[in-house]
Amino acid sequence: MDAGTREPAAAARILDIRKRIDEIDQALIDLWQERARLSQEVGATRRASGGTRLVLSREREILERFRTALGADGTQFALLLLRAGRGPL
Ligand SMILES: C=C(O[C@@H]1C=C(C(=O)O)C=C[C@H]1O)C(=O)O
Repeated sequence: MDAGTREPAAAARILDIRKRIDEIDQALIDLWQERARLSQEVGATRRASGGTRLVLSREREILERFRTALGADGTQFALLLLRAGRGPL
């Protein structure tokens, strides 16, 4: 695998770090999929009981939580998370 350097100690360290990055990426993928499934279940349950498709006050809370923790990128990330759960508007 290309570590991007010919220096053996640096290459070994980079490959080591990449193992953890790959684990984190897999956890993110799993969590993303779990969240989307749960969000879809909430939406289906609410619609089946005559409720609304979305609850914008709840979405605002989520957007604010991500913005507070991560700044502007957090807002973008939260928008993608919300879209994955309820589809495009
Ligand atoms: C999942 C829900 O339904 C929708 C999806 C949300 C989400 O993905 O977090 C939040 C609010 C709702 O618009 C919910 O109300 O909790």
